Amino acid sequence: MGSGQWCIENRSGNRNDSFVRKDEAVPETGCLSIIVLGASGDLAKKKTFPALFNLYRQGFLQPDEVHIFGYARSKISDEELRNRIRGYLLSDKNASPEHSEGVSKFLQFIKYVSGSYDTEEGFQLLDKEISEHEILKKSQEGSARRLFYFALPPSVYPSVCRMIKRCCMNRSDLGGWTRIVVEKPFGKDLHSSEQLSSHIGELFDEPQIYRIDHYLGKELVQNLLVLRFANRFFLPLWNRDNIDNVQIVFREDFGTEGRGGYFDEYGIIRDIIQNHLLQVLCLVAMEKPVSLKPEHIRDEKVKVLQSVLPIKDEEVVLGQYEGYRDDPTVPDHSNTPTFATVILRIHNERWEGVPFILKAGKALNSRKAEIRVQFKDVPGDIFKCQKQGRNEFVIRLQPSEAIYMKLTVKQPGLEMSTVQSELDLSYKQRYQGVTIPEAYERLILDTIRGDQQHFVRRDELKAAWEIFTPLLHGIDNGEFKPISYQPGSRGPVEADELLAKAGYVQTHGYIWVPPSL
Ligand SMILES: NC(=O)C1=CN([C@@H]2O[C@H](COP(=O)(O)OP(=O)(O)OC[C@H]3O[C@@H](n4cnc5c(N)ncnc54)[C@H](OP(=O)(O)O)[C@@H]3O)[C@@H](O)[C@H]2O)C=CC1
Ligand SMILES: O=C1O[C@H](COP(=O)(O)O)[C@@H](O)[C@H](O)[C@H]1O
Repeated sequence: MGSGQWCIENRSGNRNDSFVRKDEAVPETGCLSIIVLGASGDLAKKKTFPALFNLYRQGFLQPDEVHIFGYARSKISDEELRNRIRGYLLSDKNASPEHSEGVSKFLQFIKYVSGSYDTEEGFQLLDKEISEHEILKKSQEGSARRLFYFALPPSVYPSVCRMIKRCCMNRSDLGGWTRIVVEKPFGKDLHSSEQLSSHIGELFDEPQIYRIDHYLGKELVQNLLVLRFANRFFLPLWNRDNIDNVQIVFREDFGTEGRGGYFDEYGIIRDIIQNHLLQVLCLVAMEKPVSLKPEHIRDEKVKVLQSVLPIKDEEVVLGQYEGYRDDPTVPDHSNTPTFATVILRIHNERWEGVPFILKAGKALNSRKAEIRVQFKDVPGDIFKCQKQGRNEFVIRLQPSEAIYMKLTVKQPGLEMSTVQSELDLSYKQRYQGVTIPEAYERLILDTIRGDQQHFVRRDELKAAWEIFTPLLHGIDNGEFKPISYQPGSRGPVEADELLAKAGYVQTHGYIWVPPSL
């Protein structure tokens, strides 16, 4: 397929009709091999294997057709790898004997292969192991499905892609496939990202590449399109005439613990804002797609990104928490921001003049991620209710998933006075007993089903880097100095001042508290 062309791959499973083109569907009958590259690492044990286990537990990975391989350089045995993972699968929430038995059965599907990332030897061995398993499962040649999950530092992506292409591809196309899942950070700026995309693009077609951003797998992020486009309430209000400002916020109440070396090379903008928060912005700001087909949705996301104006220096506040440099893996004079507030402005008919405030920070006073849409004041206010605060529509991504609307109502009682209250859809309360799947679980299932809707397309990634590269280069060149802030605080006060300047009006004396059961 030529570059610049996107096509929809066949996909199966219980998707609704708008996701599937029936004329293109090829039955998938071959066995499935999931190969976790970098199996010895942090992400693999904390996220990838637990997500695979949950899929297995719910019957999405069938023992008679699936096998899981771990691959890394470390010289460890199958049993050693299993022992590393085991603790992450035995959750405190479910300590039943059936659960432990399920864990033990699942671990038996995992085989470990040791090898380097840049020589054929290891990958030939890996291919041999996969092929043996395919023969054992009586998969017809060419019908087998091979999913390679890169739980690896991006520096080795090019060589790993070359090795897979040379040694490990599904042999022909009898409904089988080879797909790769690549983790962020995908490059460090526009140039390095494009270089990486070109390397990978020479070896794999776009429908084979799944650029994962786990925020796209979160329940309430996936709810955004439904909320916006399936509700008459929002359609007429979602624009510059009614909305004053939008905040997309990520806070963590812990520092870079154990990942200081990695983090210092990237900083909070590359770690969180350029990917997770920007993806959320796309879903908040994009126009209605023609349909739910992945390419239609991604086309609209690209348009929003391409409409973002250059970031102004005076609309950026950077911070670094005190004690960050005490980490021995962080250089003594590091200039890396652990906090940033950045205002993006979208130059289109819907959003002209509405600031999109992206804020992310480590070692702050709480852990939460949310979208806060603040509406303009009511014109001709006869109740003098402005002092109580504006209408806000808040989507709490985590923790305690919720959607609530802050609005003004009559204070119950004899007097005619107003008070701020909320319409509250708290998930724990409304959906009791429903388990919200982990983001990785959902996204890995999508990769198996061939649904690229919740993955980042190459042109999307390019547009995202175009927005942030000038600012990032400025930071790397020491043109911006992060302001020091106390761990456990709200971050630099300058960030709150910037918010106020952008038009955000804080509601004083009123805080939404998630309802308890
Ligand atoms: N950890 C997390 O919470 C998150 C991670 N990510 C991304 O996922 C990917 C993997 O992350 P994580 O598991 O934390 O990474 P790790 O540093 O744990 O690396 C994973 C494995 O890769 C191998 N490795 C490490 N450094 C190198 C190197 N310089 N050259 C070659 N191989 C190396 C090691 O295996 P061996 O030596 O055995 O070959 C290691 O076990 C990264 O792209 C990361 O940015 C994304 C979101 C969250
Ligand atoms: O990608 C990353 O995300 C985590 C936060 O993920 P969450 O799902 O717990 O919100 C962050 O801690 C990490 O620095 C970053 O690389």
